[in-house]
Amino acid sequence: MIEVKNLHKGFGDVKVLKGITTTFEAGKTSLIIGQSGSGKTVFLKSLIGLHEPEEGTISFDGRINTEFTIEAKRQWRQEIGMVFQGSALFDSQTVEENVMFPLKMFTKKPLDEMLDRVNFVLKRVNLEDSNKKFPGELSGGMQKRVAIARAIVMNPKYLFCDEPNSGLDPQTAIVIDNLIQEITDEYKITTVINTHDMNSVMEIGEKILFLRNGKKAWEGSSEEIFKTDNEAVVSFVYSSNLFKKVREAYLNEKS
Ligand SMILES: Nc1ncnc2c1ncn2[C@@H]1O[C@H](COP(=O)(O)OP(=O)(O)OP(=O)(O)O)[C@@H](O)[C@H]1O
Repeated sequence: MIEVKNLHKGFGDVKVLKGITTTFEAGKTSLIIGQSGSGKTVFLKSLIGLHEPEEGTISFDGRINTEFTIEAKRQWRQEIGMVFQGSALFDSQTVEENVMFPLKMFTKKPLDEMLDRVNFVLKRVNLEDSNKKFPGELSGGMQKRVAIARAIVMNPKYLFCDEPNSGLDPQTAIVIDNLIQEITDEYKITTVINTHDMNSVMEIGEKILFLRNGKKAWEGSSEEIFKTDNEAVVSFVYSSNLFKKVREAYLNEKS
């Protein structure tokens, strides 16, 4: 579980995060949503330790990240998996080499053990026949699956995804969303995703945190987001006619 308490972060005179308090549970897929500039990226970067809080704390299963010793920080880094926007694979390395990279970097396992683990995670993301391919030979959705395999190869406790659906068609985006949710549930990972994709909100939002001007404006589940009267959420999430209709249909069905 990740617990965020009264998180403040700014740059010079610009205050970006203004006292965010929330929790992300293990085995659940949590989504951060909000308009451009609302602070989602700064928030995610704060969670992974790229920004130090000006005020407040972030704790990982009871361990506050700014109080880590060098050794504890090294350990914690190994517990984190990241799926970056655009996949961020190494183009000149094969799929197998890309996925093996964290194992080579952080462990001293023998090559055959590393290979077993790489094959296991590639199978988990349904990519068992692509070891020797290069990223350029794969579709966007397959590249995302490689990125997910690489993110989970170290068996992380925490998984952070920045816009995992960017550049994907809606059907492939749903496949990727479902894969992330299944893996999160299966391995009891605490997963936090930055997204603009309202389909993801409806499909996999076990917890949704809505940021507005650097503050938590609302939080709840995808079920609750249909019912909320919070004006800011309604005008943001239901700005498209399609989602407005989905919401109306949901509310009619429930009444
Ligand atoms: N390193 C930085 N230095 C100064 N200002 C920054 C820095 N990083 C972010 N900001 C500012 O913080 C605010 C929030 O930015 P952030 O990137 O977190 O928004 P976002 O919600 O992720 O937007 P988007 O959805 O467009 O990615 C913006 O006004 C941005 O200019």
